[in-house]
Amino acid sequence: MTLSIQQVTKKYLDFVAVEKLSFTINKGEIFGLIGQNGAGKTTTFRMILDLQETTSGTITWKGKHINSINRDILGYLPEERGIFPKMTVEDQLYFFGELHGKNKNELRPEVETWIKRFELEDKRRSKAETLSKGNQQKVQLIASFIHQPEFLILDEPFSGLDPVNTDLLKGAILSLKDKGTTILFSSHQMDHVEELCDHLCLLKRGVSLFTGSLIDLKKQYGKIKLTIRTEIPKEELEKLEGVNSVQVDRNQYILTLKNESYAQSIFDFITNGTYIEKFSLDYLSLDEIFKDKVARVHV
Ligand SMILES: Nc1ncnc2c1ncn2[C@@H]1O[C@H](COP(=O)(O)OP(=O)(O)OP(=O)(O)O)[C@@H](O)[C@H]1O
Repeated sequence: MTLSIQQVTKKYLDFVAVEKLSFTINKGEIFGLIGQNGAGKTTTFRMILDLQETTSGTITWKGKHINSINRDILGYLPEERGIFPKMTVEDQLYFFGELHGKNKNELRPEVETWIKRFELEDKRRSKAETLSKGNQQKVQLIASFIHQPEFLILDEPFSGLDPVNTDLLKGAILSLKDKGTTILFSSHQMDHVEELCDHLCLLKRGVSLFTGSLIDLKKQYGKIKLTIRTEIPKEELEKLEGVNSVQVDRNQYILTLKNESYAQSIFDFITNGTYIEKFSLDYLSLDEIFKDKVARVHV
């Protein structure tokens, strides 16, 4: 394992912002930290980056205490956005790269690649202050990994990006992973986490509700989301054995089952020997699981 967080607690006077948090991240893995506002995500990032002390617990990188490692292996996109307003896009990227010990020649191919990939070619000589908010964020994002860090922490990287730029960022994260970069990011947008993460941690008021792989989290609930298209009225579906709730979603119904085993009898009843247009059984989405866990688990 590359990053290891063991029993980490952070207190601000009597207030516990993070409580006995433990997780590990392997090399080249994308790990998502999810939680509502104030759950403790930024505090966790800041402790990993040694910008804030832990109250107790240990954080290690490849077995060494995090405060003893070379800072140049780290990249960080902080929650507070900010770049140098008077500096051009290009100068900015070289500046941040040099700050992490790289020289211009080493940086040039990276700067060129990322300026192209993030569609900033016509802005390369523009001062940052003249850029739109989304473009400024793209510059800050590139700046966070221009020095090719081994470990990249992105605090809410998707916030404020339009769908096209969101896709560019997803592509960037995946290609950094392919090159072996270990990535930890937070997001309120569950679909992004679902698409990108290998493992994740759900935080509620500083306490982990789940830590592990996305598929293991989904398996805790099983395939209980049944989408069907039928003429049968809602009231009748609600009465079926094993059905917890029925929602109408445009021209189809979404049934939540008590567990996966009821699907066969519901299928037999609804189809009654004939075909129906739609019957699909799925895992709950991460968004649905997150809302359920946060509502049900009291910490
Ligand atoms: N310096 C501080 N002093 C006291 N309390 C703090 C301090 N910094 C953070 N907190 C509290 O710790 C808790 C966790 O904050 P944190 O910023 O880590 O949450 P977050 O999950 O990143 O939230 P968001 O999604 O809103 O960014 C919050 O209740 C916050 O008010």
